[in-house]
Amino acid sequence: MIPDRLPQLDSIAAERAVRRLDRLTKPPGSLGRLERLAVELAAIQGESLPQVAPPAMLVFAADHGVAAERVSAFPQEVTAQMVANFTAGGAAINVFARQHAAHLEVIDVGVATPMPDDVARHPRLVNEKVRLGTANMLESDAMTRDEALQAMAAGARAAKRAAAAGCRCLIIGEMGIANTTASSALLAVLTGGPVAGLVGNGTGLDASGVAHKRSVIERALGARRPDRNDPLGTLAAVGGLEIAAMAGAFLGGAEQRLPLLVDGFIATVAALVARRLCPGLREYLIFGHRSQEPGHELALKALDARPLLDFGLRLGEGTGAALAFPLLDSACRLLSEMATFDDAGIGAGS
Ligand SMILES: Cc1cc2ncn([C@H]3O[C@H](COP(=O)(O)O)[C@@H](O)[C@H]3O)c2cc1C
Ligand SMILES: O=C(O)c1cccnc1
Repeated sequence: MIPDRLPQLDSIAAERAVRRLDRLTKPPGSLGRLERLAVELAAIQGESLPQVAPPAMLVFAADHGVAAERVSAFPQEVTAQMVANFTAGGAAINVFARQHAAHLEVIDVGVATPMPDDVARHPRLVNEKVRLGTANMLESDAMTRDEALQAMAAGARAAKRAAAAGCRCLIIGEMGIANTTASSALLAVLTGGPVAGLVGNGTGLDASGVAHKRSVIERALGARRPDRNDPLGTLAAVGGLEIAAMAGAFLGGAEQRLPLLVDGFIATVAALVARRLCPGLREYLIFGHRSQEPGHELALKALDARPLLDFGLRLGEGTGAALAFPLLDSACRLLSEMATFDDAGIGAGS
């Protein structure tokens, strides 16, 4: 299921986009980073006039056994309660999905708490449960390699459904209480960075809570000893089902030539795992925002990424990526809607 290679970027479409941008009624290069974004989107989609609307918003949900160690300010049950909120349309990501007429799907790859029937059968919720939450990484591997692959496959299926529904880019988000702990553990292993520098307060732990979370991660890494050169084994040992599914959605989306808008800390760590599994992924990734979670800086550095927005968000769900979506849409609209010097009868500069 992990692709050997991804489609090459389309350099001809990119070149055409560059030429068109230079003929539009503005001084060449005057729209700065927006112009580079337009060219990137053309290369990814293989279209000189790329289009990112409508977007798909894919929210992967799962629970974490390590939540039992009280590493989050909120209890595990909140994952299922938020899934209900996503189906009812009341979460922050729902607001942005409506704003951008997005195709929103919530994919349950491992929520542990049972959900009421009306939630479980809701058309917006896709049941891809691999298991009822991961195991506590202090006691055993969070999941098996096979379970990590199953979750990745569920993510790839969601990306393919979005492409088949006519969506032109993916916004990939998550919900899973304690998933900043799993993401921090993954990041520490994959980058070799010290746990102390990358652990944050997640949903709002106080200083002693953060110190405890750090100690839980350090003990888990000591017990599991994941091999940083084995991204799948690391994902299975200390990762999460929704993180694996996001990694699969990134790879599946790239196979469909969809631009991939990466959200905050957790999504970036999932993208890092996916990139380690398939290096060609990097060129499909567009980073929406810089999260307040301190480990995000290191994750972005490992991917050589500069996010579009810096808004002080620390929510997840895909919200930071959704906020950046209008920038991608503007970049596409420039190419397709702006007049050229010839169209407008304006003389180009020398
Ligand atoms: C009501 C609520 C809504 C959320 N939406 C996203 N998260 C975010 O917080 C969680 C990660 O933080 P930690 O590791 O500290 O548990 C994830 O579920 C993430 O998506 C939420 C958290 C809460 C409480
Ligand atoms: O940036 C994120 O993804 C994030 C940060 C804190 C809590 N949940 C998610």
